[in-house]
Amino acid sequence: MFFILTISGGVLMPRIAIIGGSGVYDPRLLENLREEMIKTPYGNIKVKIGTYKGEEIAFLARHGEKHSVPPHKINYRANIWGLHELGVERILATSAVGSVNEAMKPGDFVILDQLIDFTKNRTYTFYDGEDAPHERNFVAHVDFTDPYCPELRDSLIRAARELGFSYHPRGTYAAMEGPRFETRAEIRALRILGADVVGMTQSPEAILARELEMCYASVAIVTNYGAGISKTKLTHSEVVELMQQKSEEIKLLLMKAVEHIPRIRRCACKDALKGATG
Ligand SMILES: O=P(O)(O)O[C@H]1O[C@H](CO)[C@@H](O)[C@H]1O
Ligand SMILES: Nc1nc2[nH]cnc2c(=O)[nH]1
Repeated sequence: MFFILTISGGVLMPRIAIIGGSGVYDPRLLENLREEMIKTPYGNIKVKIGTYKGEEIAFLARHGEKHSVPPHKINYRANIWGLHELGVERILATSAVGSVNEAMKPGDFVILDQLIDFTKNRTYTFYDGEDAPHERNFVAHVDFTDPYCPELRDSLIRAARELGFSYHPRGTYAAMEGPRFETRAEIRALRILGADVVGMTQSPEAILARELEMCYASVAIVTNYGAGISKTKLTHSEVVELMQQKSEEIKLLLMKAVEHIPRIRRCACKDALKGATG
């Protein structure tokens, strides 16, 4: 396996980042760990950087190491801007989800390919025009037909197949504002609208990565059936508990996927701004 390490100022720069969601708080999948604070126009972020088979990889706990940040309060713009500053081009993320499709059962892996955004009160863009707190102070409307990078999706699918995991190669994620879980009626409506799984963090995380022309894909792990389908009350502790039960498989899947990520980017993600700024 031949890696290209990005060197900037003599410091190795990670091309790949992993964003850990609920239940994925520590980068024990990596070696030679160091911690970096990165200043961004949206606030500072703390990133762990380590190596896996000689490849430098950044790790970010979406909710903080102690899950102290709820989904609607995550500083998504600082997170994604900070990873971009580091030189990251490819982001693999985990997402704990509820299932609204009975074919997707708790413990299943879903390699997301589509997203429907029902969030209400987030900050969705870097391109605030003249108000932008950085040099990208222009208007931009990026294409988001396919929200996830096909090359990263393929890497995750190949990894899940090689590891013999129970996985679904496609899935539509309904992003809800949270932090509450859904009503029975909302889950019924999401099924009619074609969602397969439901969560609270893919928007704006996936959108912001696309706006900075970074490749992004997420492996969703089904932790429960959605409200009204589940026979029991939905609890965050059930979500974290199942994610912890799956932590070894998640680690294997992410690391195997990293091995499959092509060195050269041939996807459209890297040209997302072409034609987007008028
Ligand atoms: O999407 P991740 O970060 O995995 O977290 C999921 O788990 C929490 C609910 O238990 C919500 O934050 C939901 O988005
Ligand atoms: N919105 C939402 N997010 C989840 N994350 C894990 N399970 C769920 C769920 O049922 N609903």
